[in-house]
Amino acid sequence: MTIGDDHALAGELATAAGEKLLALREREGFGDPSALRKEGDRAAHLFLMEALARSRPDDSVLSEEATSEERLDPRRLRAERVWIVDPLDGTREFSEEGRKDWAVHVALWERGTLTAGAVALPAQGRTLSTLEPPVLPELGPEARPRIAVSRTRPPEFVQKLADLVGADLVPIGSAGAKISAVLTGEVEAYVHAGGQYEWDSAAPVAVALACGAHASRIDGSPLVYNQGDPSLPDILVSLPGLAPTLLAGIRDLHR
Ligand SMILES: Nc1ncnc2c1ncn2[C@@H]1O[C@H](COP(=O)(O)O)[C@@H](OP(=O)(O)O)[C@H]1O
Ligand SMILES: [Mg+2]
Repeated sequence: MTIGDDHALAGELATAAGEKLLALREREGFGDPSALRKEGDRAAHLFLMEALARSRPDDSVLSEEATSEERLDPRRLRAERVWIVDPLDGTREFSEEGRKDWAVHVALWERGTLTAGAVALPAQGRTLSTLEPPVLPELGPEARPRIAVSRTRPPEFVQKLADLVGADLVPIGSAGAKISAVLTGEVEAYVHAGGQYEWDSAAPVAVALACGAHASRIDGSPLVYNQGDPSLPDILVSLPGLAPTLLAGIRDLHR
């Protein structure tokens, strides 16, 4: 089958990789979490690389699981179309029985902009994509905002931010699962700092921007993708109405 539309392709590939990961979990069980993580990363990466080579042979790919030589390939920096993929985001949660906060990310960057993307949440039975971006929930005027943070590496200042703006913290694994939680109304924001890479956020940010959500660095500047150094250490995604309050709070705390 040839999928001509990039939005549809992103969704199909993320969903199909996710099904492979679900089957792997089923087959291997959780007795050896480290082996399960390793095999999950490897199998999903190989599947996506082969599928993209077949469907879009002229495009470049930046994957978390690529070798450093592949990542440093200068052709990627000259390319007009680059797929930025995280074959398994929330690898730790993938290897923990019962957890549903892990994802497959497939994004397309074209000439400076994220133009398509999909986040499969296989254990939640859904894929969010730019083909049919979810309708953002309304921000209730009285409710306390909920801010999603890393389960294992929450930035230190986020508890202070929550105290400052009257919010509650919700630990969730996987950047893709956290940003999806903003788009589907489980939380109102996601804040991260202290380290991350382009593949951790490209696909969920593509979907978030297509929905009209706010997505930026924590100083409010744009998230920039397909750089030589793929480090993108901090991020804020939120319902648009909450972004000014959170950005002002972060600015005050960093003064
Ligand atoms: N301080 C840090 N340095 C590097 N990567 C980080 C990081 N904090 C989070 N990440 C990455 O961001 C993703 C989401 O993390 P978390 O679940 O803690 O929020 C994970 O991707 P992977 O699971 O693809 O490795 C994780 O490795
Ligand atoms: Mg990741």
